[in-house]
Amino acid sequence: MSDWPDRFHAELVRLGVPGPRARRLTEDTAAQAAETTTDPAGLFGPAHLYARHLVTELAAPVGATPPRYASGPVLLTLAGVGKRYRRRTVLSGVDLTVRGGEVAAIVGANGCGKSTLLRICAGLTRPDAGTVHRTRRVGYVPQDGGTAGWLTADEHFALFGAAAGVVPGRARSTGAHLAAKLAWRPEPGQRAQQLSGGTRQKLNLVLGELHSPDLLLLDEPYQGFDQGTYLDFWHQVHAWRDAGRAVVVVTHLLHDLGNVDHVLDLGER
Ligand SMILES: Nc1ncnc2c1ncn2[C@@H]1O[C@H](COP(=O)(O)OP(=O)(O)OP(=O)(O)O)[C@@H](O)[C@H]1O
Repeated sequence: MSDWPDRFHAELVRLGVPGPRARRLTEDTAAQAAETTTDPAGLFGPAHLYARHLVTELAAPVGATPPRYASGPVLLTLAGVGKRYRRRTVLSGVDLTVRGGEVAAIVGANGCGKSTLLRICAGLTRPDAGTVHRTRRVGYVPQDGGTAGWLTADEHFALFGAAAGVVPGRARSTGAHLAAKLAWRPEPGQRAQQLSGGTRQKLNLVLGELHSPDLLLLDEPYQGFDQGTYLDFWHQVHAWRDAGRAVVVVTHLLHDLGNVDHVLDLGER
């Protein structure tokens, strides 16, 4: 597509990347595509999504006014959501609206239904009452992970990338970029089952974000993280938010709440 570079450049500028930097990124991207003799759309996907990805992942300088979306489009709406398991009511009358550029936290006692609600947000569990509207591009990071022990990080990137229509080379390089943001450099040949718990959790996070979703749903995503990685994680969440994405995070850490825009407290069990 011949106007791909123009749309890519325009989106970079719209996201606040200064002109010279945006031009250089556009030229670099065109050169990368030329090297593989693939057109940019085939290699990188839609221009606006790749621009957003670059702004987030490369932390491109954003000029005087940061691209903070005070109130982006609504990406998730829950209205009157309820869920029962057998006779037990776990959730009732839950409302939540999250826009692009916002982070919401779901908090509450153990067993009050936080993970159930996040699965409902992801479309993996059907509610018994109420309505759910979500954007199409969703990334979900489950609490107990979704990795296969016998596969390497690279194989995970290629596999999850393929499921989202991302070519293997691009999925691997995006995976490596995202891993680096969490101070992790996957070792070639090392299987997921050989990773520490915290590093496996990094792999989970990277997989949830690999296809540049608009809405990220994270279920206590930092378990096993050391302090530095925990800070890297919140830095990353804020980068997603500043790129106009929406994030919903289940947490039990009250000091996390200073990092978020909305708190949905599901209370006691
Ligand atoms: N598939 C299921 N079938 C039956 N009961 C379930 C199912 N999934 C969850 N539950 C029950 O629903 C309740 C809420 O579970 P959920 O995992 O959503 O809570 P939570 O708030 O995320 O808990 P925690 O803080 O311990 O992670 C619990 O009592 C759990 O046992």
